Amino acid sequence: MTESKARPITLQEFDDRAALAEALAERICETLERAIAEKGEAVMAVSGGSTPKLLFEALSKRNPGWVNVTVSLVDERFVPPEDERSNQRLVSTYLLKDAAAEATFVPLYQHVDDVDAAAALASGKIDTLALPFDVAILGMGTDGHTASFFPGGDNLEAATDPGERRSVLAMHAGGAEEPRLTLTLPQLVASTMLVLHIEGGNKREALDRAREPGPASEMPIRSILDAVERPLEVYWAA
Ligand SMILES: O=C1O[C@H](COP(=O)(O)O)[C@@H](O)[C@H](O)[C@H]1O
Repeated sequence: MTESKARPITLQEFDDRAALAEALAERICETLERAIAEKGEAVMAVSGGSTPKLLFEALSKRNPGWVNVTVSLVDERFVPPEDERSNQRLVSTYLLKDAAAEATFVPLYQHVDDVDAAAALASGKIDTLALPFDVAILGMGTDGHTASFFPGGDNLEAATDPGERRSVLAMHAGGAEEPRLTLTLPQLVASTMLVLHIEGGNKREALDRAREPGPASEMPIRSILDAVERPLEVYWAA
């Protein structure tokens, strides 16, 4: 008999997505406040896509001391900030308002034609921050992609290499609508607070599949589950 050992997680479950947003916003703010008390500033990387809107609204209404917080993204679509698919646009619209308008935003998107050149520029900017990230919030697609670690991505091996030294890489993948910019695995797993925020039954099923044995290239969230020192913290709402 083959023993199958699921990749470990800790799971915070919510019936209600608004309740998840409030609870996670509270946790994030406590972590940011602690970082500010210890070193005078805090750095946070957030995901894009559709899931984080309520979380961003909940965060923007709290004030952990936003003036001392730098916000960036775990990944970006290589489209200008005005584009509807821009993760930067999502953050500007839903997070960087009210009290949170005082935070500093460091974009991954760069105004150059070539995504590899943009990745090199973004990497340099991330490297000037007070790393490691105090908070990094991941999302996940039902294909098991997280950040822009996409199955079949042309730079997936480098981006998920625990020894990768660059902070940001470009990624092209069939499952992504446009070229991407992504933080690399070492930056993400070094974060003091690393959380996977997912919603809906289909994502819970995808996570359950990802936890089973299988290659990280097929479900890249596995590269995170395998690299973290403690079980990955998952916040899930139905
Ligand atoms: O393309 C992306 O997708 C994932 C998941 O997005 P969602 O719309 O299913 O919440 C997201 O985490 C990532 O930041 C984004 O670029």
